[in-house]
Amino acid sequence: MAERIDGKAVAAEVIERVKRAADALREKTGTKTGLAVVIVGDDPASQVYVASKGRMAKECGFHSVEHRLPEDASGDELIDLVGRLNDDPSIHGILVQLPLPAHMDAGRVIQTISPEKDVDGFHFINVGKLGTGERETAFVPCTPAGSMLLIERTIGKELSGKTAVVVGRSNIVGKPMANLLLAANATVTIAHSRTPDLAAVCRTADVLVAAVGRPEMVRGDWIKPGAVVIDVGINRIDAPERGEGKTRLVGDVAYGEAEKVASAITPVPGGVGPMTIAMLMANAVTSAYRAAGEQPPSF
Ligand SMILES: Nc1nc2c(c(=O)[nH]1)N[C@@H](CN(C=O)c1ccc(C(=O)N[C@@H](CCC(=O)O)C(=O)O)cc1)CN2
Repeated sequence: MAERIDGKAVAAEVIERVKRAADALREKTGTKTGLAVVIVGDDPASQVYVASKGRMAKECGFHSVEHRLPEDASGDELIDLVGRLNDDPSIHGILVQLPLPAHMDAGRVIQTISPEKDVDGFHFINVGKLGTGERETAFVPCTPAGSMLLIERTIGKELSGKTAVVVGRSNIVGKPMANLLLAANATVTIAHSRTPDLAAVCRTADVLVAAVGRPEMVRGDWIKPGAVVIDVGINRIDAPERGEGKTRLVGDVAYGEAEKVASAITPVPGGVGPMTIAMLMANAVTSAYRAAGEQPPSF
C-alpha cells in the first residue's frame, strides 16, 4: 500500500515556521506582516477558504484584513480597492479570491495587484520570474509550491532522471507546477483533456500530478507502479450512501485504486489543500521581509 502523504502535518510545520519568522521580523524591525484578502460575492466554497485564510493569518500573528464586495460590484470598484491596498504600507500581501463573478475579468484584476504584493503569484511578472528561474524575488503560486514541498518531503529535492507528468494546463496550477518540476530537473510532460491516450502518458510518470478538476478521472491502471501521486483536485460529489442530500470530497485520482499501485499519494481532503493556505502564509511573511529589506527564510 502506498504511503499516505500527510499534507495537514506538513502544512502545520510550515505554519510554525511562518509564525517564528513573523515574530522575528516584528522583533527586529517592528514590521507586522499584513495580509489583505478580497472576496466578491457569496460563493460558499470561497467563503470557507477566505475564512480559513483570515483565521490562519491571525494565528500567524499577522495584521489580517478582509474586504467583501457584493456579487454585483463592478470590476472598477474591485480595481479601486486593489489600488488602495497597493498603496497601503501596512499590507504586504494582497489576494483576490477566485473565482470572481462572471461579469468580472479576473485576468485584468490580477494584473492590477502590485507584483511585490502578489502573494498568489498570478501576476505576469511573477509568472515570468518563475518561468525564467528568477526565484529570489518571485512569488510562486501556493498550490504548486505546496505540492512541490510534498514531493520534496517524499522523494527529495533533486528529480534528475525522473519523469513527471502534470495533467492539467491551468495558469494557476498546471503550468507553474510544470515549471517547478523542471527547475528540480525532472523531465516534464504537460498533458490535458486533448492529449491522445492520456492513460498511457500518465503511466510514464515517476511523479504524477493530477490537476484537471474531474472527480476520480485518474484510475489505478493509469499509474506506474511505485510512482508518487499528487492529487490537486478537490471535487464535491453526491454521497447518497451517507444519507439523502449528503456529499463528500474526492480528488482527481481514484484513491482506492491508486494506493495499491503508487509508492506515495496525497489524500483528498488532507493533502494538497492545507498546503495551499500554509504556502500563502509563507508568501505573505516573505513579502514583509522583502519590504523591510531583510532576507526571508526559506520554507
Ligand atoms: N486567489 C486564489 N483563489 C483560489 C485559490 C488560490 O490559491 N488563490 N485556490 C483555490 C481555493 N483555495 C484557496 O483559495 C483552497 C482550496 C482548498 C483548500 C483546502 O484546504 N481544502 C481541504 C478541504 C476543504 C473542504 O472541506 O472543503 C483539503 O483539501 O483538505 C484550501 C484552499 C481556488 N481559489
